[in-house]
Amino acid sequence: MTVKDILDAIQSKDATSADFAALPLPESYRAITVHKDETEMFAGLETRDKDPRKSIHLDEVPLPELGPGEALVAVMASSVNYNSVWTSIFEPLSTFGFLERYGRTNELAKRHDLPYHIIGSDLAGVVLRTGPGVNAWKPGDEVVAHCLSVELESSDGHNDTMLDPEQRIWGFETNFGGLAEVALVKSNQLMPKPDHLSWEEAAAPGLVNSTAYRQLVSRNGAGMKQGDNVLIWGASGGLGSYATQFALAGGANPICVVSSEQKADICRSMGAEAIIDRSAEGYKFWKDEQTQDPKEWKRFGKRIRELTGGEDIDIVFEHPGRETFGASVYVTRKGGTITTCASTSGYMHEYDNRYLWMSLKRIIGSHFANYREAWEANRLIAKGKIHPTLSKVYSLEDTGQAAHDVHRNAHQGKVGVLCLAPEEGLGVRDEEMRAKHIDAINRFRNI
Ligand SMILES: C/C=C/C(=O)SCCNC(=O)CCNC(=O)[C@H](O)C(C)(C)COP(=O)(O)OP(=O)(O)OC[C@H]1O[C@@H](n2cnc3c(N)ncnc32)[C@H](O)[C@@H]1OP(=O)(O)O
Ligand SMILES: NC(=O)C1=CN([C@@H]2O[C@H](COP(=O)(O)OP(=O)(O)OC[C@H]3O[C@@H](n4cnc5c(N)ncnc54)[C@H](OP(=O)(O)O)[C@@H]3O)[C@@H](O)[C@H]2O)C=CC1
Repeated sequence: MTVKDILDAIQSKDATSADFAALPLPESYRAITVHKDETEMFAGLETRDKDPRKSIHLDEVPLPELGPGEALVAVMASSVNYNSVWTSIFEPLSTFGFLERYGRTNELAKRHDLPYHIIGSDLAGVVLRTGPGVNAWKPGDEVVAHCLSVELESSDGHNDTMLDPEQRIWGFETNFGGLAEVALVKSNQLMPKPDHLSWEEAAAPGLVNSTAYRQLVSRNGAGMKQGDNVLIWGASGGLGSYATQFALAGGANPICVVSSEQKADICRSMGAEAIIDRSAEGYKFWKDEQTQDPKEWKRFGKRIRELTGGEDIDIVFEHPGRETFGASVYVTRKGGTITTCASTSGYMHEYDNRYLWMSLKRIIGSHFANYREAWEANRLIAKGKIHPTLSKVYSLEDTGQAAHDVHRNAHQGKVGVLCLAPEEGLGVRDEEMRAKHIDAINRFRNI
């Protein structure tokens, strides 16, 4: 039995759940990996010069054992997330430490502690097998998977699954991720695949859409409301392209920051009107490595006021980190919120705390999304309220190049990867609904 037989069953369209259950599992499959004996390969290089094409490999790997509460999924498509870029450049730390730590927790978790890490935190595909105790899903189900892996053995996570002490991001802090022909997930990561999307379109939103939903919309994040002025950094990027859609769909006013006219056009085509091209306007928030320039914060704030008719920002959607954080705190209105989920440009932030406490602003840390938030975010995709922002699609062989594009900020929206799917455009089950939204679905394609 090979993965080719699995693909044939998926493409036959009339294969039943019993047919999938009867398919023998392959002994091995192709997967994107990084190698433990290469974690020092970029030592001494600047972050920018660490090249994912050198550290990312396509290997034949053995199928992992299936445990209770888990599912093996045939992956038709996946997408590149920035966490895979971090893994591939071994920053801010090597992810093998996460696998070792997980491996020490229990007998079954030892499977994850291997000399290779199969990465990737998104997938769209078909369930092949479920482990003991799984009743909600069966072989043949067409699914997407969110990337929250929790054990839920402690009461700490019972109100909000992100607060579980054993909370991990699948394919980053666990092994057997989605950039592969087969993936191993906990069955409660599974969600229905939106019928009107192809495999690669369905695989694109997952991680970033759920993260943007918690960070901006959920009461666990900023709790955005109608009329809010929302400053969105990287508004046409992975996270930002969903934050912009949530702001528009929720009656808020996105102020989109981008770095080129082309990206400004994409934001306009999504319906945004207030756009700041940070390259054209040349903001320089740091005079040198140690010193920020408050005059530049003020110039940025004035520009925002021009675009909003004199209003300041209710919510900042932060992720660039060190480079922008001082400005983000400054331009937030009295009582406003800065919500942050990352530090792409550096994690040691500096800001003038007088502007935070005197104006009663709040900084909220946000990370991925709990089960419910991930489900709600996927439901909005399935209902055609929020759309994938897929631009370019790569083959599994070219994942290194795809990650390199994202690392160099040479991409738009989301970058997809075909895993088992032999070509783009397959897997659509609801053509009528697709036709209604086709322009929005294709908005980011091939730009
Ligand atoms: C969905 C997508 C998401 C993204 O893309 S996010 C962006 C990409 N991801 C990242 O950049 C990952 C970032 N993660 C990290 O850099 C690290 O992951 C952390 C800095 C968050 C944590 O570092 P660590 O060293 O793993 O954990 P410690 O908590 O510092 O544990 C080390 C030891 O310190 C002890 N400790 C923790 N808190 C305290 C405390 N408050 N007082 C005293 N000790 C403490 C612990 O217990 C442990 O100890 P013991 O080594 O003995 O087990
Ligand atoms: N904690 C969590 O749950 C999550 C965290 N993340 C993290 O968030 C970060 C962004 O992820 P994602 O949106 O997918 O990445 P992308 O690269 O797709 O988009 C980020 C955008 O931010 C803008 N940007 C980058 N650097 C700077 C800077 N120095 N100053 C201002 N703007 C900048 C760029 O847009 P432009 O050039 O147009 O301004 C870029 O396109 C990553 O670090 C990632 O690891 C992502 C998802 C979940």
